[in-house]
Amino acid sequence: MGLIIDSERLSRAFGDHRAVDGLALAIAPGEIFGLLGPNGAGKTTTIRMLSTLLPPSGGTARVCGFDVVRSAGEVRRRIGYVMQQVSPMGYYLLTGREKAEIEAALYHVPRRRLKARVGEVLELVGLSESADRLVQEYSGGMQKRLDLACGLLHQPELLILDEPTLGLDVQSRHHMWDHIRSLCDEGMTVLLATNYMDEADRLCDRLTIIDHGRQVVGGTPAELKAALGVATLDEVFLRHTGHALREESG
Ligand SMILES: Nc1ncnc2c1ncn2[C@@H]1O[C@H](COP(=O)(O)OP(=O)(O)OP(=O)(O)O)[C@@H](O)[C@H]1O
Repeated sequence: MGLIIDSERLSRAFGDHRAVDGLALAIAPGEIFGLLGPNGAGKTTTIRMLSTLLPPSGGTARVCGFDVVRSAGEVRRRIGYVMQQVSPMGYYLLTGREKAEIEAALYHVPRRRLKARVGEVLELVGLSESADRLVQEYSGGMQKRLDLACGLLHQPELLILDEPTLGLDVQSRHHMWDHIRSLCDEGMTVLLATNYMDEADRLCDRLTIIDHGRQVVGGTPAELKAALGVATLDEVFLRHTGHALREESG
């Protein structure tokens, strides 16, 4: 089977600023692949290009076998994108189930399958019992799980997660990790952008660290730690993004 994400020299400039500069990604089916980098490194810009929301200004990317520019519709049908920010305010007046039903219609889940599919994804993320409560009564962790469920409605081949545990407490983060891991056990591919190194260490099969839009290093968490002889991905990250040097010299 081919690669799920395959990019060459993928780039995006905003004016003179190169937000993403020559990214080469090769992500295989069933992998959890981490995109790591300091604030402003280019993670969200990369994700927006891969999910067809932003055209690249250079290079190419194929997602699920389709070019993100020439075959954007084919790509969109095959991916789920769970964005960083919490759900828009309007949704708070709906129940979790109602929100998922609206999203299912937007994702073109067939009408006759819609209610059953909504039930399935809510079950998958452990929200069946809270499905008929208002979203505004959900905790932050429940809202993130509802967002995850909505990203799964159309059974995507690739799930793109931007900071899926931002702002969650330890217990909710562990729950979310379990859900993500179980999706991959069933063959889904996940692209995960995160600022949490412990999250990347636990979840990612492989990862790449980007800084100023460029890849600085890539590999499995174990390889990256072993190469530097350090115990944590935090140390790997700080060394490769140069922040440790600045701290030492300052
Ligand atoms: N629409 C835009 N117009 C101009 N500059 C932009 C635009 N979007 C992003 N940028 C710039 O591109 C760079 C990369 O931003 P991006 O949001 O991709 O970073 P990030 O790695 O996702 O950061 P964070 O961890 O803070 O979410 C930043 O310098 C940002 O200011």
